[in-house]
Amino acid sequence: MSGIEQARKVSEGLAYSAGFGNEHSSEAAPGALPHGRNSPQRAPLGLYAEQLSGSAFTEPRARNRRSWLYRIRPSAAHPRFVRTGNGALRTAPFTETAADPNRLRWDPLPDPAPGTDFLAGLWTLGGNGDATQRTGMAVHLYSADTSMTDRVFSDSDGELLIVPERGGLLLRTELGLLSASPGQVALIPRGIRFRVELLDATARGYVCENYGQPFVLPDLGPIGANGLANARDFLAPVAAYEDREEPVEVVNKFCGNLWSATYGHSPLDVVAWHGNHTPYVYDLRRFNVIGSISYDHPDPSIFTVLTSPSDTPGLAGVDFVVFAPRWLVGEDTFRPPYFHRNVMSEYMGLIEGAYDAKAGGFVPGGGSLHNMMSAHGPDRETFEKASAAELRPQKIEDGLAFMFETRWPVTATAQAAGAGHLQRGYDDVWQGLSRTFRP
Ligand SMILES: O=C(O)Cc1cc(O)ccc1O
Ligand SMILES: [Fe+2]
Repeated sequence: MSGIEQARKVSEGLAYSAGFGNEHSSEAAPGALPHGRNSPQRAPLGLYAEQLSGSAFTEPRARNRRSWLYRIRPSAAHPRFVRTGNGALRTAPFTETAADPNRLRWDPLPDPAPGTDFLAGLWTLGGNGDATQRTGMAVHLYSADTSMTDRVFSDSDGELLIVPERGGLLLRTELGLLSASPGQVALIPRGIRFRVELLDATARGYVCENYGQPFVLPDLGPIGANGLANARDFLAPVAAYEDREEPVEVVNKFCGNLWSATYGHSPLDVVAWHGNHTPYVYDLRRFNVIGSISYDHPDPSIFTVLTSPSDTPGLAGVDFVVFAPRWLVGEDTFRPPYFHRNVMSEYMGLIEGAYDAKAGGFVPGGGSLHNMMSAHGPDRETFEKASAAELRPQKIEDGLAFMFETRWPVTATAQAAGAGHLQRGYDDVWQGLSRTFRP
């Protein structure tokens, strides 16, 4: 069986534990999980007990995150980390270019060099904040054709929201296995080690690295107790461990640099765990899309899947927003996204199909950046069509787009600002919007 076939077989049989923010618990060997206490004098089955904190010990209960891991070896037993190349990964603060008020759009990343795995295939587009201050975010893309086999990755700088666009991924994490294919997203918390195996010959997608407060489900306010992304559709892994006594490279992203250490065993050796600092996979097709059933186009905050709050209520470090299939029924309404200038900065990507504000040029795997206050909205063709359209109920079916919307401008990396796949002439999509004023 090829590696891909093996990974697919594994991904088809996966079990999960449902519910965003739950206190999950699981054991891959009977009796491995202690009961009644977290840290018995001797943990069951000769395992080592270890706490992994995702929040300060003292944060309010509603925000407190930690998991207890019961593992073959304690994480502390590792050799020294040494600096290794950062490849095309960059980290906040982003200072390589001047933040750009222009509207920018990119085609997909070029194909990877043969032998590129997920980690080597990460390419940073830009971001904001400061990883050492735990504020802001980065937008990365990835393009890979090879599974990680004898190495694992962990990101001390932030959590990773992985948005596959092409090719499925099998994520082998310390807490167990998840599979994420296009249309699904995976969330890997800060500090959790994982390996990415490919379920298809190539893999491509987007990553939001969130340096700030961990993503949570948005409050629903008057929407009520249900709707948008429902908590029970977020799936955490169940414990699954590797008992591998062979060299495994652990690559740790720490304050912007990659550091490597070769362990004599796999650190994915957690036999049981419990807690709420856990990865999730979520199927965007489960999103309960809420919109106007009378008139006007609602602001896209109504499509928020996950939000990373800041200290100011309602002002997110980053929101993850999805434009999923939905009905448009607004009467006397310009139905596509309106022309606008937004104090927030918007990076958009496309998972499949088309996006209702753009007739062309915004393609799956590509992306656009509309920074703070930059004027954008429907391109000319979309505007003309939608202004003349007959307003019957209309289903937007063919497309899955998303947005990382952040309170701070996104500064591009030098590689993104100078990329061959940066579209020159993006401004032209708004040219020719003719004068129709008739006083
Ligand atoms: O710019 C975009 O396409 C994103 C967006 C969508 C929408 O429906 C309303 C506002 C907005 O910024
Ligand atoms: Fe916008």
